[in-house]
Amino acid sequence: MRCRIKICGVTRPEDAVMAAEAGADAIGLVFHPPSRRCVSEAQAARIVAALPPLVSAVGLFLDADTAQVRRIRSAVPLDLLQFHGNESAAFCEQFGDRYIKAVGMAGGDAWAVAREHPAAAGLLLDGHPPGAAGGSGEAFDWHQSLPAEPRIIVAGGLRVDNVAEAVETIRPWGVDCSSGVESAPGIKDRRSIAAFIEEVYRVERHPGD
Ligand SMILES: O=C(O)c1ccccc1NCC(=O)[C@H](O)[C@H](O)COP(=O)(O)O
Repeated sequence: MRCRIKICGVTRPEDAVMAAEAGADAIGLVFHPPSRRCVSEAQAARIVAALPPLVSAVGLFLDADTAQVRRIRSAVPLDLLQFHGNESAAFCEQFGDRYIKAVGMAGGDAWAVAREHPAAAGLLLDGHPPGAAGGSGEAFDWHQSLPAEPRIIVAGGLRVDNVAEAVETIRPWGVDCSSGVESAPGIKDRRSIAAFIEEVYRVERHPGD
């Protein structure tokens, strides 16, 4: 089974197209105003409009209120929502969209979050503390015991030089990378994205190399 790849924290249409052309399955758009990668609704709508078909757009929120999520959903054609804060299952499910629940692995309990969110399409294990913003470049210990879940997405501090170890160790459904493929916060680097995606493909073709 092919490991899916999401490039997160995209702020420009050209970066979304570049990621898609390099082989990304999804891009992430941050709707958390304090983030340096936060996009406006208009900016996000332009990015999604530039995406080729069969590449998903994921909207990220961190303890946003219901009205904010609803407003953005109606302005931007998102395929999935991703919640990074302390959102309950009832909160996440109220929008009727498929969603990914992030788990802050620096102190968070992946089993507890998995139990609390049985309807989540994905569980994104990230390196930050619970309820904190992502995109920090912090990895977690991939060798710790983790829930045996088919919906695991690994994030946090992934780069071209360590993604193979993460994929081989966890065998996740997907990987998510933001700062590891940037030249500056929110500005993606073509070569880094291409090398990162090639490395994921390589480790799947030649595990253990
Ligand atoms: O990227 C942000 O600024 C951000 C802010 C608030 C909530 C989530 C955020 N990003 C989450 C992501 O999905 C990142 O891709 C993920 O944390 C991995 O980031 P990195 O360690 O830089 O690869």
